[in-house]
Amino acid sequence: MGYAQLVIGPAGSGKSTYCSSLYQHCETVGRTIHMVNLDPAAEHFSYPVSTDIRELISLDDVMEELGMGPNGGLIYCMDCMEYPLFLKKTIGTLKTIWMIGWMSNWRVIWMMTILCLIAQIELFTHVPVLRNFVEHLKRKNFNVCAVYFLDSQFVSDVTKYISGCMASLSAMIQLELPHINILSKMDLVANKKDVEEYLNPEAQVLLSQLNRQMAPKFGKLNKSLAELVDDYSMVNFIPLDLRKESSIQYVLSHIDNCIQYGEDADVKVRDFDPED
Ligand SMILES: Nc1nc2c(ncn2[C@@H]2O[C@H](COP(=O)(O)OP(=O)(O)OP(=O)(O)O)[C@@H](O)[C@H]2O)c(=O)[nH]1
Ligand SMILES: [Mg+2]
Repeated sequence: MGYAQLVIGPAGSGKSTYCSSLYQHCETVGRTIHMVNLDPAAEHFSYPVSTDIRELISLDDVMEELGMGPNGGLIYCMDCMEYPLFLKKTIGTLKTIWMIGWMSNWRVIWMMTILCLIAQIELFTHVPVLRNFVEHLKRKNFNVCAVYFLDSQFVSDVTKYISGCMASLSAMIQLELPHINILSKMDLVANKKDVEEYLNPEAQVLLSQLNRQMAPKFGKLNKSLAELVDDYSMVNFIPLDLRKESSIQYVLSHIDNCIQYGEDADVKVRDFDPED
């Protein structure tokens, strides 16, 4: 069994920074974690990357050789994720790392992988490539969850918050994965109270705020949107303040819970206990 989190979210929402902080956190607490880069446009990493889509294709090459622009180019690159070669290599690398970890320390039998950094919204909302990739991982016995990032600066304004929620919802529906929403960059929020009401929003509060900000002709639409957010009660956010180890640990414990990380621990430790 393998475990993976798929880090997605709008551009600049803090995905790379989160990956780097999480990697450091796991190093500190002695937990095995591997990073897989799925971003063909990525430039540099502050952590070691186990598998990198850029070894197969990079955005620069596509733009240069096929004359594509950055957006179409990115979609073209992502199609490569469906190439059997990349799937085989990623899964193969993950399984190999897992086996090595398993053999070198029979008590360390789980691993966590971070599949990171898809920014462009089309890639996780209406292009099936990511979904197909995830389906493949699942077939190979990976428990996967989506970790969706939204910049806390968004929630200063209810209209931006709603658009962030809609993007998260469409990823949730498209990927059909256990889903965790993170409100990033909490260190930049001066007044935490302003944000708190958005962590677990009430439909009525959202509706009255939307109606206050928008012209009356949007009343019906606002009502439907607020109800939609309410109906999908999964749309709630966990705040993340990267300055605090406890905050990273809190987010990680939610993710662990979501993918049942380590729940098979007892059985396996007993299975391989030398005294048996
Ligand atoms: N203050 C603060 N800044 C942050 C935090 N996380 C990210 N940033 C900053 O926000 C900017 C974008 O962060 P990234 O981690 O590159 O965001 P990203 O989602 O990976 O961006 P793309 O890969 O371009 O989609 C950078 O300037 C970061 O330094 C945070 O927790 N606090
Ligand atoms: Mg990034």
